Amino acid sequence: MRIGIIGGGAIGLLLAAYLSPYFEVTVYTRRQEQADRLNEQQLRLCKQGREQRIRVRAALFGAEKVQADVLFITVKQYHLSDVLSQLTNVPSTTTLLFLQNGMNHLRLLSQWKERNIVLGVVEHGALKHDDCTVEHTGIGKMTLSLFQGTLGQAEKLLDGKIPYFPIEYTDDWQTMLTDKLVVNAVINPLTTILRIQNGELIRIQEYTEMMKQLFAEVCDSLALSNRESAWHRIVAICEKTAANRSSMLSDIEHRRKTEVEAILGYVLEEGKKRGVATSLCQFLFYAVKGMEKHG
Ligand SMILES: NC(=O)C1=CN([C@@H]2O[C@H](COP(=O)(O)OP(=O)(O)OC[C@H]3O[C@@H](n4cnc5c(N)ncnc54)[C@H](OP(=O)(O)O)[C@@H]3O)[C@@H](O)[C@H]2O)C=CC1
Ligand SMILES: CC(C)(CO)C(=O)C(=O)O
Repeated sequence: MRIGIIGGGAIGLLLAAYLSPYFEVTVYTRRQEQADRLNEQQLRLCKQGREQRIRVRAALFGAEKVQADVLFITVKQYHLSDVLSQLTNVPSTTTLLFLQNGMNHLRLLSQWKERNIVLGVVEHGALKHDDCTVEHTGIGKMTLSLFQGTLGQAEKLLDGKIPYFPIEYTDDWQTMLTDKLVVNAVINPLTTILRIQNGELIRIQEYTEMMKQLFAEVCDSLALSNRESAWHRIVAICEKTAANRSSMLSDIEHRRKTEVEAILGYVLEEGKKRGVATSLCQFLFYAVKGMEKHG
């Protein structure tokens, strides 16, 4: 099976590292320089203090026709519209697979009615060190769910043969994305404004209280039904990723734009639709947007 991966970031490189031994993988990068380095120097995967070199093919996105049975799109939410505008020539048999955090991509995808679209949630920790090096900082899983059309050849990803990289399937993409959204809406902005690792949210009681208040508001905005299990999931993730910096904090620390619009921005809109007061989410939204500008 031919796999294309658009975006040579943390998640794109992690996927390339684990899928390349089993499938024919091409990474489509935004910069020619990254494609050249990947082709010349190979991809380095760091895991538990060991380093492995993996041969992958890379090409500048847009410079050649994308020939893939399954095409992963691993760019950040705010780069999606650019990428989607360049996907019109991709064959209709190609399954498009989106792995973004947050919810804003769903609106963009509604314009792609005729395509086979799969959504995914990644629960691995991945850190990109340079254009050719990715560290697998936390072994989790990737869950896929059919959004529209058929799975096509993406079915072949589900046979569980890749060590350290389990891939599961669920029929319910709405619950899958909402569960992840709640986690990101609570952990990411708090760790960002407090500039702390995820584990501090459950180690320091006052931070846990802040988390509980924000969690309650997020649940009301999204009209979440199973709150107890959602809370346990957040606590479990704080424990499991205790030493990690959330992606939002890491974006701020590296002076990058965050995905706060697709995460808290979405929660704010849902709250507005339901007439729910969202003062905490609004406060945090402004704080993170301000930090983006402050640099
Ligand atoms: N990192 C993690 O542990 C997790 C991330 N996610 C989600 O996965 C998504 C990707 O995250 P992550 O990999 O961390 O993000 P990164 O910022 O590390 O990577 C995004 C990549 O997309 C590339 N890109 C942007 N525009 C284009 C374009 N037009 N054509 C080709 N490539 C492009 C960027 O290129 P360039 O380098 O040139 O800027 C960059 O390499 C996000 O939505 C995130 O929320 C989900 C779970 C965990
Ligand atoms: C699960 C969590 C909070 C792990 O850091 C994450 O997805 C992120 O940082 O974006």
